[in-house]
Amino acid sequence: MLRWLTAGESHGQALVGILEGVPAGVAVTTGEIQDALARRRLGHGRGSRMKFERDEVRLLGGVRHGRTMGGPVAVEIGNTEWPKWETVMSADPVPREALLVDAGTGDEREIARNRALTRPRPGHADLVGMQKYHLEDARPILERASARETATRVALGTVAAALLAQVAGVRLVSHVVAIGPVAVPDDAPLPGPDDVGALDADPVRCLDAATSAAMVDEIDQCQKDGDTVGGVVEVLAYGLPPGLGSHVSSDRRLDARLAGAIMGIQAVKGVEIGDGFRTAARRGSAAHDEIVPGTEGLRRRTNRAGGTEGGMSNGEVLRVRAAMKPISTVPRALATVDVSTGEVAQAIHQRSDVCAVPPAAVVAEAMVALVLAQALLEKVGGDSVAESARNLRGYLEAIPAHMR
Ligand SMILES: Cc1cc2nc3c(=O)[nH]c(=O)nc-3n(C[C@H](O)[C@H](O)[C@H](O)COP(=O)(O)O)c2cc1C
Ligand SMILES: C=C(O[C@@H]1CC(C(=O)O)=C[C@@H](OP(=O)(O)O)[C@H]1O)C(=O)O
Repeated sequence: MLRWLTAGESHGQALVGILEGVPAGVAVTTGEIQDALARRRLGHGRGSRMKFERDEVRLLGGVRHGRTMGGPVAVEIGNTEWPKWETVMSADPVPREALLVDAGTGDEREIARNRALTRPRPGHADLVGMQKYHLEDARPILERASARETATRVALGTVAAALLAQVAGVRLVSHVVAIGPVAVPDDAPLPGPDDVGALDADPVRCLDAATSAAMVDEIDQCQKDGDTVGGVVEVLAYGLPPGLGSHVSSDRRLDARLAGAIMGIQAVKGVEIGDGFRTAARRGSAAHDEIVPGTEGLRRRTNRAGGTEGGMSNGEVLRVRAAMKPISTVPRALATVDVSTGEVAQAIHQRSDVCAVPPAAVVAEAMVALVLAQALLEKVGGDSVAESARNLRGYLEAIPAHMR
């Protein structure tokens, strides 16, 4: 079974990720992972941290000469800002004096870094995390709640996407369909695999030029107002074989697994498969995808279901959307309580993203890659890319011709 785990803190020395269950022979390089991480840092509305911090990728295990070897793939993403955080985030005990509010440097930023964070942000994990873990300082909570961790998922997702492409020819695309109230028109064409370069080049990962410009304006206006904004992203998977996931048990349903993985992204508050919530407003006659015979076999007139039926991929393009709430570190800081004094206060705000919807699309793409790669390997097994690909062909050929 393909499984993954990440560790590390936002301002820690490094993030690490492990992907276990990858067959041998998947072609992947450090450079490809680095490129994927660079895509996650893009996007109009990102905060100052994205400009000065760099992801330093090292493949620590599982890959040799550009191919996986069958063992766990281990990735490290070093944080170039570590020297500034070495004391605050030290794994080993540090002398008490080093943690005093003024560590002796007289540097204002150093002083702020060392101070206990006691003004929890509404909408972030701060307060409930302090309650749950019995902490007087929100630092340990925000360090792990932070979406910095999604860099690791994108790194592991790069390996999963390579596996999907090399075993089954599956291609993934992610884009932004709404920023706040500005949305791509309903009849806009879906971006395809050939549009990935253009999406990466757009400041908000949106192919529709007029909508992209309006989205950029919306983010700029929010920034001027000292506010933040959310939006909706969509991930598309082209070339999926039918039959990944299963109707037989709830935890094997592909749609349920995708929803769980996407909801696990920081700040995602809604997931939609296919037309999702819009389908609920339709009559059955206008909600489903009629099956028609064609020269190339059975086809669908439409793809409202978004590529799954009965918890299984049905061979159509997979469409998954995620709704992201606005960033909770609002510059025009929200009301809170300083838990060290009980006094009314303004929530912590030093810096933050105004809008992180474009990078969230890249993260969602990684999560979809991981879930699909896991479901593909469950279906076809195999310890090497060649064996998995052969098993996939065997499975597809065993579907009777009149059922394809
Ligand atoms: C790519 C990305 C970047 C984010 N950047 C920020 C940020 O700069 N400031 C912030 O307060 N929250 C940011 N968030 C959201 C928080 O991590 C998230 O709201 C927090 O962990 C609480 O989790 P919840 O919103 O799922 O309840 C970001 C999320 C993503 C996916
Ligand atoms: C570092 C990343 O995102 C961070 C996610 C994040 C949060 O609260 O989720 C808060 C911000 O960090 P800070 O509070 O230090 O400014 C973002 O920059 C990243 O995506 O690589």
